[in-house]
Parts: sequence; C-alpha cells; structure tokens
Amino acid sequence: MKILSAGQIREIDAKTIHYEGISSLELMKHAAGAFYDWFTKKYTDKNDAILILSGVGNNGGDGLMVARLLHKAGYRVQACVVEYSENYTEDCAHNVRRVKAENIPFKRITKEKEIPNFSEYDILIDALFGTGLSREITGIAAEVIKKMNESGKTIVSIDVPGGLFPDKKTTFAVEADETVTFQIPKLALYLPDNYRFVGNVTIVNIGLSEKAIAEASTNRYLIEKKDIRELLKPLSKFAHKGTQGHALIIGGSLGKTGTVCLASKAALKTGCGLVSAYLPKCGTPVIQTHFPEAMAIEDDNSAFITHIDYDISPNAIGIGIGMGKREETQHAFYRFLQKNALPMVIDADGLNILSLHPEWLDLLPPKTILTPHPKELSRLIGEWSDDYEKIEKATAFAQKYRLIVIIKGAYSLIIDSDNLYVNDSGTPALATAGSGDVLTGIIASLLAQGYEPGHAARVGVYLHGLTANLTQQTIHPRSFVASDIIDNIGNAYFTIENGMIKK
Ligand SMILES: NC(=O)C1=CN([C@@H]2O[C@H](COP(=O)(O)OP(=O)(O)OC[C@H]3O[C@@H](n4cnc5c(N)ncnc54)[C@H](OP(=O)(O)O)[C@@H]3O)[C@@H](O)[C@H]2O)[C@@H](O)CC1
Ligand SMILES: [K+]
Repeated sequence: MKILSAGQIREIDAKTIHYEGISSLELMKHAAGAFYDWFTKKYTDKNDAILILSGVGNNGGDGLMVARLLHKAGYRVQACVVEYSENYTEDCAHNVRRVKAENIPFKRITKEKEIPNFSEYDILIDALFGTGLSREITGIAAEVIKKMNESGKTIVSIDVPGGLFPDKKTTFAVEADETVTFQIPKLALYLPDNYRFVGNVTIVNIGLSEKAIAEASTNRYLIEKKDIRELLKPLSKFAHKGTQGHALIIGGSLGKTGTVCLASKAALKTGCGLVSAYLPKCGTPVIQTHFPEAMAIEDDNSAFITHIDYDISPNAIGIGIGMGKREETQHAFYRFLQKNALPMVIDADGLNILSLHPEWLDLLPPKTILTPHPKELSRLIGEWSDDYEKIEKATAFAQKYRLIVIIKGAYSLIIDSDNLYVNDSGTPALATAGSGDVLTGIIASLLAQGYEPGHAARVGVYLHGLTANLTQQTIHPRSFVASDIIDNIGNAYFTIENGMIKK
C-alpha cells in the first residue's frame, strides 16, 4: 500500500471528487462514517461521555459529522469547535450549522477559560487538525492540546493526531491512544519518535478513487498481507530437501550458542531443505541435542570462532549472531568476507565488527541484508537528530554499499535501493531475547530458497511479526519467547496463503 505525502493526499482528495463525481461533503460523509463504524465497534458503552474537539478545517468537519452520527446512535456527545482561526472551510461550517440544528450540545472555544473540564468526560475525540497542518501550533489550540495530554483520558484521533506533521519532525501534538487514519498511510504514523502521539494506528477505507491513488507516484510502501502472498514461492509437488535450498548459519561463542540453535531451527521451519550450523566446538552438543535436524560444523576452537572453513555448498548464509568480537573472530570474519559471494544476512556481532572496520563493507555482495536495531545502526551510520534524518542516512549508506538495510523496531523499516517499506505486523511481544536470531534464520532460509534478497527481507520481516499477532489470544505478550516465533512460522504461512486466521 502506498505511503503518500500530505500534498499527494490532498490531490487524491480533489481527484476523487472529480473522477467519482461526488461532492467534498459526500467524501466527508464517507470519512466520518468509516470512523464511526470503527469507533462504535470498539467503544460500545453508550453511557461514556464523549467530548469531540474540532478545528475549523475539514478535519474539524469530520469531527462534527462524527458527533452527529454518534448523537443519532444514542451516545452522550458534547461537540466543540476550537476556533483557532475564523476561516472555517465550507464543509466544516455546514456541519456546525447541522450540529446546532440537531440540538447536539455545542460549544465554541476561543479562549482558555472556555475550555471544558476534561475530567467530566471518558473519551476525547481529536478532530483539531488533520493533514492540513502547515505550521507549529500556538494560542488556544496549543492550550487545548496541552490540557488534553494532561487529562489522562482516552484520546482517539481522527486521521492524524492534531499537530502531527505528516511529512516532517513533530515536537508537539495530541498524544492519542488510537489514531484512525483515512485510507492512505502517512509515514509519520510509523516512526518511533511519534509513537507517543500516534498510539495504535488503524487504517479505514473511505472510498478514495483507486485511479487517483494509482496515479500517485511514491517509493514508500506499507507492507500488506496480499503483497507478501504474491511474493511467496509455490511449493512444488516434486520438492525434496535438495531442491528447497541449504542455509548455513554461522555464529555463536561460549554461552551464546543458543543464538545459532534458534536461527537454525527458524531457518528450517521457514522451509529450506537443509540447515547447517557453523559454531565453536562448545556449540556442537547443544545444537545436536536440541535441534537434531541441523548439521553441525565445528570450529577448531572450543569457545569462539577462529576461522570459517567448510566443505559444503550452501545457497545462502546467516552470520554474526552470538559471535562476539574477539580479534580472532574478526579475522575469521574478514577472511570469510573476502571469499564469500553467496546471498547473506548479517546481524548482531557481524554488524558490530563491520562498524569497527567500515572498509570491509566493500566486500559484501550486492543486496546483502543487514538487520540492525537502532543502536547497531548508529554504530554503522552515526547518530541522527530525528527519524527522517535516520532514514536519509540509512538510505545513503544502503545505496553506497548496495545493501538492503532492515531497521528493526515496532515498525521495522526496510530500505532497498530507493524504496522504503514499512512493516506493521508484530506486537511488543517480539521484544524478547533471541527474537533477532530467529529473524536472521528466517531470512537466511528465504535466501537459500532462492528468494530475491529484497523479497526475502520483506517476507521475512512480515512472517516474523505475524507470529506475534497470531498468538495474541493464546500467549500473553509477557510470556512470549523466541521459540514461540519459530513454533508459529507455519501458522503465519497459513494465514498469508489462505487468509484463514485474521491478523
Ligand atoms: N484526504 C482526504 O481524502 C479527505 C480528507 N478529509 C479530512 O480533511 C482533513 C484535511 O483538512 P484541511 O485540509 O481542511 O485541513 P485541517 O487539517 O483540518 O486543518 C485546518 C486548517 O488549519 C490551518 N492551519 C494549519 N496549521 C495551523 C496552525 N498551526 N495553527 C492554526 N491554523 C493552522 C490551515 O489553514 P491555513 O491557515 O493554512 O489556511 C488548515 O487548512 C484530513 O485530515 C481529513 O480529516 C475528509 O474529510 C475527506 C477526505
Ligand atoms: K485529528
């Protein structure tokens, strides 16, 4: 699904009105209706006191229309317009008149003392500003937002939290619990700096013209289940272990051989035919006991890797996990990089070693996948002042070395040449020990199965996240562990292929 800028969304808005032959008020009706449907499914108690805080633009118009729908359905609603400007849009002004005509409690707020006492309400709906935000918020709107954020009440934002810039850094905005955004994802909703403003994000369809959306060009995308379904390779009836690819997982050191066990098991569970694990001697009994399906190749050293030599012919490699950064291991890694031309995913200590020797990055085959978490990323590309700069620097880095970079996070970002993909599968349960090792194994497996590296990155990240969504009802997020990811890779495939279990 395309991620678009505020300007592009405005254009699609106008084109929808033109192509579909509908009025802007009708489009607003669709938007308000879509929000209403979502809201009434989630908040079913009609005794909740709901305060709707609208601005004077079309986002405010949406809010007032939502007020009318909720009032009609029997909810306890108080509507307000925070009059930060006298320039009401036509559709907003229309809805003010309708709210008054329908005898819905209504209030104009122009100064601080007119701000209602938020403690009298259960839910605050924010319709102050949407994608039309053009400058920092001051005056009465800022006062209202400050009080909303201090209220401790549930806040639900319409389209975007009021004050959130869709395309650049935000420092002050409504801090919503839920954001219900209209049809087109905005990048700002998925950036870690903005999580405190955005809360949970839901996308609702409002009937924007598909033709208009198709005409908008972008290189930013939100990954959807159907995209992944299209990328999955069919399983041949005549498949056998020799045709499904051979992944080699290299890593581990004394006390950290579990990393390789997790990655190897994840690789096999993701569907490659064979998995070998290269680890120091101490790891062999561990992996042979806990994961007999894997073949083990021993380093000469008992506690850490000192050379990476093997006489097998894998199709892809996952390297770096639990490996440590000892001098001998660094040298072994260097000699390995000099001769390796296979598709590869590098994580953890592999990344840390590369950040100690940036000149080694030139040795990586094109489209090698790096999977840093933010700290590992900063070691590779330096610090950044905000998420936008982070993406800019990571993109320049990925392009310079022709790499694919996966920035791991609540919404992992995948940078593949000019393109940015945002992954929204997953839950906070994934922030658990070994989760990254499992991702390395999944991606190595997909590479071994012949997936183009960009596809392997997207499918891998999506699968990994989906396992957490699928177990939300059965495994409490606090007790979800890396092995649960592995155990649910098969279910994630089922869900993607059949759409049987809903995310
Ligand atoms: N996209 C779609 O398809 C659909 C969109 N719809 C809805 O429309 C929303 C966009 O509405 P919008 O363009 O009228 O602007 P909105 O966000 O309400 O802002 C209001 C006005 O405030 C002003 N302003 C800006 N910054 C300011 C500041 N700091 N302090 C004070 N004033 C400031 C600025 O006017 P300016 O002063 O710049 O002339 C701006 O116009 C969108 O989010 C969605 O909810 C749906 O109804 C239908 C389908
Ligand atoms: K809003």
